[in-house]
Amino acid sequence: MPDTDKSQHILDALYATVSARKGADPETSYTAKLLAKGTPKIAQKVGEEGVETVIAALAESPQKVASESADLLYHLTVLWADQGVKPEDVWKILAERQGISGIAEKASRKSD
Ligand SMILES: N=c1c2ncn([C@@H]3O[C@H](COP(=O)(O)OP(=O)(O)OP(=O)(O)O)[C@@H](O)[C@H]3O)c2ncn1[C@@H]1O[C@H](COP(=O)(O)O)[C@@H](O)[C@H]1O
Repeated sequence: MPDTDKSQHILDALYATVSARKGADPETSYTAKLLAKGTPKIAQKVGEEGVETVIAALAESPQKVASESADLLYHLTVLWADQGVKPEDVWKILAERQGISGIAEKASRKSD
């Protein structure tokens, strides 16, 4: 399996877990707590993690960039769950931009 498929699988699995936290107990789940705070807070976290990723690139290390990127991607999946955006919606756009029609069609079928 190509690495891109593996990465997609990890984000798909993370999104499924994050989505399942909607309405869960905020006392036992950071994700449930963040989702309960609503869009402004979730969007703010995405912005903060993006800035932290930039700072890591400009002033820290590749390892820190990787760690901050993981935080950013996690918070992005929380924003997708909040907004009703499915990962397939994003994969489809990326695949179309790359001219990968097979992947775009597969993503389109999954999101129907
Ligand atoms: N991948 C992540 C993940 N990445 C980062 N974080 C959390 O994101 C938070 C970011 O830290 P910050 O210091 O920026 O934020 P904070 O000060 O704790 O909180 P704020 O007041 O700023 O909101 C930390 O609490 C991290 O633990 C994550 N929390 C959960 N997950 C995954 O989400 C899924 C659901 O987990 P629960 O949240 O435990 O339900 C599981 O698969 C987890 O592995």
